[in-house]
Amino acid sequence: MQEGQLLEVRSISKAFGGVQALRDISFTVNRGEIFSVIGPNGAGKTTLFNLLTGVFTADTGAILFEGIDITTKKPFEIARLCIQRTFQNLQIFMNMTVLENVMVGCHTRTTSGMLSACLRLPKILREEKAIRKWAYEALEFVGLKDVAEQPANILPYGYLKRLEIARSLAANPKLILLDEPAAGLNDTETLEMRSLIEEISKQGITVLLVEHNMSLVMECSHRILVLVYGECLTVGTPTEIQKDPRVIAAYLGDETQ
Ligand SMILES: Nc1ncnc2c1ncn2[C@@H]1O[C@H](COP(=O)(O)OP(=O)(O)OP(=O)(O)O)[C@@H](O)[C@H]1O
Repeated sequence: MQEGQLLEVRSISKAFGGVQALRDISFTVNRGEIFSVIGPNGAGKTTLFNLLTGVFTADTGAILFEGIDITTKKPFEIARLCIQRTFQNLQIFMNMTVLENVMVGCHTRTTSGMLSACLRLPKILREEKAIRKWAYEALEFVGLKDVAEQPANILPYGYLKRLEIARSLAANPKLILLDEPAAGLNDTETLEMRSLIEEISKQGITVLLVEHNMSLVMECSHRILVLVYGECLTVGTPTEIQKDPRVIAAYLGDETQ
């Protein structure tokens, strides 16, 4: 991998039965970049996220993160390497508090096993204190510190989207994969989401973004990968993508009106 690159995807393909969800996809993501993946419904965006996080394994090709081959690694191994994700369908524990939801995300940063937890060894108590601190820091970062002790089920949808991001951030990621963070948000919330994504990037965390809101993508991305029917149409800056007649024909035509 070249210096400055965090992630390298080499010729990956994935099929589900007769459906070729991804075909021969290659790209690199630089450290600190906001790199977006766009494409019509069924283009393969979620499948790509699932390959990067170990939910599925690529049929062919390789995925390298900081030079480490993660192609066949399990989700928990990938999480420990500091890759975190959020989900299109939120994965919030509604019967827990906001803080507890975020604390769940910190387990990849701890080293104690079940035995020391049961025995309440001093190391566990220290780790619990640290987890609480990391969780509060993440909630403060996304603007939810004031509702930390509230049950998650009373939060409006826009807050829940930020809560899920806080949980990923509390795990101290180098790379965060955001799956449609603006879906279901109103205009004001979408603007706030854009600021949050930019703030995450300013912290030095690399962002991989899947998003249908084209304004958001065009305004905050450094580069964009366009997927169409599982194939890579092109990779470029927002300006290049918006001008590319193939992209306009294949995807952006209706969206940019
Ligand atoms: N687990 C699965 N089993 C079978 N087919 C799948 C599976 N996951 C995805 N697919 C198929 O792979 C293709 C790509 O789907 P994927 O969900 O990755 O697209 P997408 O770009 O994320 O779409 P959307 O924007 O609607 O979320 C689709 O044809 C889909 O039906």
